[in-house]
Amino acid sequence: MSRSAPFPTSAPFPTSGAAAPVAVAARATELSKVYGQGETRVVALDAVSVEFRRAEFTAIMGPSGSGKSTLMHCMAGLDSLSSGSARIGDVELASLNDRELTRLRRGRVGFVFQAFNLLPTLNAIENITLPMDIAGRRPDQAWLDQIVATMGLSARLTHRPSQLSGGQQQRVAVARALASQPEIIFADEPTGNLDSRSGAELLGFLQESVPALRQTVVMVTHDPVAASYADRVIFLADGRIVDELRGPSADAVLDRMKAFDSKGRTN
Ligand SMILES: Nc1ncnc2c1ncn2[C@@H]1O[C@H](COP(=O)(O)OP(=O)(O)OP(=O)(O)O)[C@@H](O)[C@H]1O
Repeated sequence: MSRSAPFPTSAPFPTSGAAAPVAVAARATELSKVYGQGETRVVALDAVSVEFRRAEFTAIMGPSGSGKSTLMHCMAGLDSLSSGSARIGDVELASLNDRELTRLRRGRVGFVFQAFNLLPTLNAIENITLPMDIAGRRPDQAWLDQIVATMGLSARLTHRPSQLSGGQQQRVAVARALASQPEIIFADEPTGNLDSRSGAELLGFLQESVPALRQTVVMVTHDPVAASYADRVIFLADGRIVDELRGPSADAVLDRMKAFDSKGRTN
């Protein structure tokens, strides 16, 4: 499938650098998360260690209940850890108090959720710049213009969410995540509510942002086709990382998932 690049090819950073050191945008080390206790105790994450490299697009897959959302929430500072470590850049999340965590999330992390989480009373551009407004940061106008244009939202900026289609609303949500140029974007089933064409457009946009902007993207998905847009896929089962695939095709992802399913049935 050929997709046109939404970003200029003259990226502000080198798009590949054999000699460039590998920078890690986020890292989990022996991360465990336990919910409840006694009979209701659930080990959602069991000593997970994983790196998310800068300018890499990672998909997280695995059966329902395998810990995908928990991993993302712990990495994004939305949930506390039971043990181990989660870092964004060099910052150990457990060392931050609530205020510092909030500041880190606002300044350094972008989110795209399945529910678009747009404020109904704000129009599109107000929603896009809201996190920066809250953080007291002035948006880079040229950058904002570029995102808005490439997302095809120029004619929709004064529309409120209720006046936009689902695909348009999700593009506003992605524009909002990209606008502050966060170190890492966490996306939870970002195409879950979209038709396949809107979903493909959105994934193409996220994919292009990786080399063009050196954006780091981590996406939870159930969909092998969505996962195939990523540079690598990690597979979770029972709170552990059980496999990883680089340069995934949808078929390869599907085969891997089928293999887990059949193991699950025979074990
Ligand atoms: N707040 C919570 N309280 C108790 N248990 C929880 C909580 N959140 C998650 N869990 C449990 O932790 C485990 C992992 O859940 P998680 O939502 O991370 O899985 P998932 O892979 O994202 O699932 P799905 O694909 O269905 O969204 C599950 O057994 C779940 O029931």
